[in-house]
Amino acid sequence: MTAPELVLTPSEMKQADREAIASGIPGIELMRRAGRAVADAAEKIASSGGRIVVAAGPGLNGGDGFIAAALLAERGYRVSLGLLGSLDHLTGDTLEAARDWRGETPPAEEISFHDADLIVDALFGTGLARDLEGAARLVVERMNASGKPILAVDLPSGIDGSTGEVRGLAVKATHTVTFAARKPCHLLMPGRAFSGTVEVADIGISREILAAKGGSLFANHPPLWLHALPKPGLMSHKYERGHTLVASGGATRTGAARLAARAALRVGSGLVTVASPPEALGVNAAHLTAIMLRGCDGPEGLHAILQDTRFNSLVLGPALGIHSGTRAMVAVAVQARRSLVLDADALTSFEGMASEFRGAFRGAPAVLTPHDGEFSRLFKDHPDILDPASKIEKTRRAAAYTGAVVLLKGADTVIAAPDGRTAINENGTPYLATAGSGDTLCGLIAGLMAQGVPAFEAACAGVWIHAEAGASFGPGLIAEDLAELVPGVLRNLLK
Ligand SMILES: NC(=O)C1=CN([C@@H]2O[C@H](COP(=O)(O)OP(=O)(O)OC[C@H]3O[C@@H](n4cnc5c(N)ncnc54)[C@H](OP(=O)(O)O)[C@@H]3O)[C@@H](O)[C@H]2O)[C@@H](O)CC1
Ligand SMILES: Nc1ncnc2c1ncn2[C@@H]1O[C@H](COP(=O)(O)OP(=O)(O)O)[C@@H](O)[C@H]1O
Ligand SMILES: [K+]
Repeated sequence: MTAPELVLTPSEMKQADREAIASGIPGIELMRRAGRAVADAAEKIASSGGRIVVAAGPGLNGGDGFIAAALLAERGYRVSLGLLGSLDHLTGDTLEAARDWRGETPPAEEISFHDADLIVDALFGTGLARDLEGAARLVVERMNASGKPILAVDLPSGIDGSTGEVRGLAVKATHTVTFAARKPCHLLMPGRAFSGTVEVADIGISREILAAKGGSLFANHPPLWLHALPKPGLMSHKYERGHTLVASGGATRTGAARLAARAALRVGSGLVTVASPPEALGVNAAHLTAIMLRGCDGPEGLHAILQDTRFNSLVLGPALGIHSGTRAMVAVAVQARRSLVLDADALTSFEGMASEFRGAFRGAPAVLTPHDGEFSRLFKDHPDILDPASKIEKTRRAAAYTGAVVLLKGADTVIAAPDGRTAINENGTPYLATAGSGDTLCGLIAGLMAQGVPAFEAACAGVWIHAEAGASFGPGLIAEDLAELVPGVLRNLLK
């Protein structure tokens, strides 16, 4: 079985580099391997004998650029290289790499990109320390204006390796070659969009070293959670596949619950029931078939329903209303110790009250699924959670604080467990930004938890399945389509 893909932060990568060096691979050898991987990638883009312009920076990223430039010249390309800063200031492995290069080293701000078949961006990698200014900014502006293919070394210069944010200005690469493992910026927006096609080159740093220095951050793909997905056995009966309960809003706000309920059923929850306020029973009944319906009058009603212990997974929030009644329903659910997905109004009803969640979920697994707005409202009195520039850090802190799995939605959804395990999702499509799409996601996660999938794996699998379903449909997608696309996604996953 394929291992989950490890993603390393720049500081973890630096430690892994050091460990590899300590274990016997000299730094210059790592750099030569990195440079060779860049040259190999360049060869796939630029036709033989073409013109390649390398912009090299003052650090190790620039060193990779020198190695690649020398190799490409040997291989018959017409290569020129511009250096940011002075040759006299190069040190260590970068200085040694620069000795391989036999050509001129004019200032990077003076080289021309207009007749290049390919530009190699080796200005800055994981060592970017501040916003681009002056000469660096000028070079990046001219690269981007050239309209030529750009191959970024490790990551596009100007992108922050850990957050994916643009530091003032960044190279808009068409291709990136990174080393040993992807970094957060290759998956997080906007860095992902600036990276183009990303290739990971093996430079001989073992998975053991990568896992020892990283090991808690992953790309969200099936190898991370496929082992946890249930397959019904020949003798299974529906109660073994769990019973999901979804709370409905009032008479004019019932659709969200039904979307979640349908998704829970499609993802394999053996039974699904919508818990409806009395005044909305008629409208819910008119739209439900395989899904069951129960009257539920507020927190007391929910308490009564949950006396039946077969309801093992709950969705609370979509269209429930922002008020104390919703808070009371959450309290009932928490006390009942069932697997819980809290979304939308169940989060906003706790605006500025995140402390109410602290330690609340010890009795049963919980997943919170905020989008950015809901996240900011819930944690508005917690600058330590809201302020980090990194979406990974924010989500991790929220999970550690609440003790729940936190899933911060968006084009680059991040899922974090209280124990630190974190995944970044990347198979989505902007067509998922449609009304009711988040409700469907809640249902998928609750439906998986109903079948015994642990919270982190259920959240990761739910996000991936949701995104895969959306991407398989494309233009014209509406939330009602999503649950119907789930069987096709599952069929491919479980075959
Ligand atoms: N370690 C290894 O074994 C391996 C590492 N590898 C490679 O190393 C790369 C990381 O190298 P790195 O740590 O030297 O950082 P890097 O990205 O070159 O930048 C630092 C330089 O840029 C400068 N600088 C920063 N920001 C700036 C700004 N805004 N504007 C202007 N200047 C700025 C900064 O100057 P300072 O801040 O000191 O003034 C410093 O001189 C990594 O991405 C990968 O490609 C591979 O070879 C595989 C083996
Ligand atoms: N540009 C995008 N690319 C990929 N997925 C997206 C994008 N925009 C939104 N999504 C996904 O669509 C869903 C929207 O959920 P949410 O904001 O709760 O919407 P709603 O409240 O309308 O259901 C989330 O799963 C989110 O990650
Ligand atoms: K770069």
